[in-house]
Amino acid sequence: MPSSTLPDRLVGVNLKMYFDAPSTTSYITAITKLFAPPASISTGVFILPSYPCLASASDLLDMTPQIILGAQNCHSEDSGAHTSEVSPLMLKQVGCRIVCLGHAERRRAPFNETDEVIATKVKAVVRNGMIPLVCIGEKSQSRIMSEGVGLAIRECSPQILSVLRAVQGDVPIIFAYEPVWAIGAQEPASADHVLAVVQDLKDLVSTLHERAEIRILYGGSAKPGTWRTLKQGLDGLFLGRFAHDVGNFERVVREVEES
Ligand SMILES: O=C[C@H](O)COP(=O)(O)O
Repeated sequence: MPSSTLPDRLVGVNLKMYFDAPSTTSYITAITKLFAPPASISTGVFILPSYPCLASASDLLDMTPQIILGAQNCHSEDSGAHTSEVSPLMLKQVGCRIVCLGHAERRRAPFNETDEVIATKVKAVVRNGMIPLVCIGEKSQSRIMSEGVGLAIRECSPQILSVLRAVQGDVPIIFAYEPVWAIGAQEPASADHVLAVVQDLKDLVSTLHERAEIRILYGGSAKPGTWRTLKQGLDGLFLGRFAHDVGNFERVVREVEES
């Protein structure tokens, strides 16, 4: 995938901190076997392992460049006195092409990352030639039931606008719409809700970034079957637990590929 071009459809999996090093190796090895040449897919497939496994994951993915390696976060500076932080420059150097930013698990305590902090990281990722995958989403489900999608739009709009204002020109950006209340649940948010929110967010983006390469994915307890209900309004899925089983991940990728 050229760094300036996003596939129309994307399916990615965030391993979060669920996997140890040997299980990360086994998982990625199994994925490479599924999608290695001569198999060809047009869907962009990406995997976000933990930092310590990125270099070895990059080696494992060497022969399957259609699978995109990404990181789960980064610092906003390329180098300096930032003990324990991870440089976006180094992520690029070890083979990352995507960096996830502003995940709900980073926006909440104890990290409390703000839109401003996330915007500086977006700039750093773009500066280093990688693609930011920015997670957005409203916190509360109960209020949604009384207020419709208006609350979701009000919470997500500044999250999106701060990113769009941080970058100049037609750079690729991926947004993952993840209602916070749907992360780590048994079922994803309803298709009606997701499609309504994402349509409004697309309208918002198009007023500001007409030419930008922007994709909007859904995340939050997505699993096999979820795509069928969302495919008319979304550009793909951002998966967690239910794709930590290789067979489930393959099923989701095939569902997206065949739609
Ligand atoms: O990063 C992925 C999302 O937070 C979704 O995770 P989940 O599918 O385990 O809810």
